[in-house]
Amino acid sequence: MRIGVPGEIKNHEYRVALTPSGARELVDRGHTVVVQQGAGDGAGFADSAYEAAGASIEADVAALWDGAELILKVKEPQAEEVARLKPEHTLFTYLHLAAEQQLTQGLIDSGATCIAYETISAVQGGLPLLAPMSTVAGRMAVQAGAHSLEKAQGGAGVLLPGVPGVAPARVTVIGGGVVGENAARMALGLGAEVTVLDRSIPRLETLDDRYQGRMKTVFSTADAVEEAARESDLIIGAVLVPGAAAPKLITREMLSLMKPGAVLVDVAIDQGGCFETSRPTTHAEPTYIVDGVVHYCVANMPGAVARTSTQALTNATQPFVVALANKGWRKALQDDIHFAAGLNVHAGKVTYAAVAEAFGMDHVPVATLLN
Ligand SMILES: NC(=O)C1=CN([C@@H]2O[C@H](COP(=O)(O)OP(=O)(O)OC[C@H]3O[C@@H](n4cnc5c(N)ncnc54)[C@H](O)[C@@H]3O)[C@@H](O)[C@H]2O)C=CC1
Ligand SMILES: CC(=O)C(=O)O
Ligand SMILES: [Mg+2]
Repeated sequence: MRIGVPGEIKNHEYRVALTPSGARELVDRGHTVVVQQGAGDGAGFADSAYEAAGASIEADVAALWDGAELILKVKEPQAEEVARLKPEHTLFTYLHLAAEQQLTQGLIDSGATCIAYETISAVQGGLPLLAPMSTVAGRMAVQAGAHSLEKAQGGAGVLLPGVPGVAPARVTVIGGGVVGENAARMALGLGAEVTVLDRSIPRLETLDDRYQGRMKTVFSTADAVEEAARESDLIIGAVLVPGAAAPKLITREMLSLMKPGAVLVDVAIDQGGCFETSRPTTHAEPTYIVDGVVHYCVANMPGAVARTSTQALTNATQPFVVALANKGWRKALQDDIHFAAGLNVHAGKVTYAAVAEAFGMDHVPVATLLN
């Protein structure tokens, strides 16, 4: 199969969808891999490393897209990339469609087969292609929050661990999944007082057991969220209903309950955000202030630590990329129902229920396409 790897064009996105080692795995199986010139630079992978792995380098972006059957990316296609998609393409990348109707319509209109990393499931549960980036973003969320709490960033001027004689900051994490656990773990490590809210009791049990009571676990209700708003210095939004738009848990009104200079880090922003006042920001301008509360809502947090993130992401995507290349999308999805859960759009139809539901669109179940 002819596989194309374009350079990422989203603001400060330095990751790349394939490492030279990944390219070698594909080339060794008889596939053709074409990487855009300089695509790996931000993650520390030079063109020469891809060439040594048997890939070729293409400077002309249009030629790369036109010549490829399978396009591997990291972030959701930007408008100029959507315009390059054709019905013959299989696109494999993060999509987060429930947060973006225009993108969803663009993919429908393209006629392409679009498989999202973030909705692929696993036998043991969880989202194996979201998890590595959620681990990164969860760990980064505390760094971002700590920085945003500095006075010069508009924050309250609070140091997370406090100092002897001064109490540590209160950090609340809403959603105790992969992002949430990693954020809570980092905040604990820095000496903050940490509370995790989740509506899954088994999840709260796991966290309680794993951290032996060092973080508080609280069942997530409207009351619990309001109390968190009143008492926290830093709140990290980390909820997910797979494939669906994030529920708005902190309303604009609730900002008035918060301490002046408190910080909201909305990691769930790629699914639309879990705070009403969240809007996507970029690494170039990561924060803004509403009613005295600092908001950090970067939708591609892992892009800033591109070396670590690229390796972690491609470790997870590699078996799926090999299956797509070896078998083509239809057979690869027929052979693996968990992989089939990644199909979001095919030939002008939405194939993921939560995305169709978000926009009141018709939904064609994946199974009907695979028989
Ligand atoms: N901004 C960025 O750069 C990145 C964002 N993300 C996003 O972070 C979000 C979280 O991802 P994961 O941790 O991997 O998901 P996950 O599925 O591991 O965890 C989500 C948790 O939220 C809980 N939850 C759902 N509704 C809730 C509610 N109303 N109240 C409290 N808890 C609730 C679930 O029970 C679950 O434990 C996703 O939207 C993901 O796309 C992930 C990586 C990077
Ligand atoms: C998951 C995601 O959106 C990211 O890694 O950028
Ligand atoms: Mg997005």
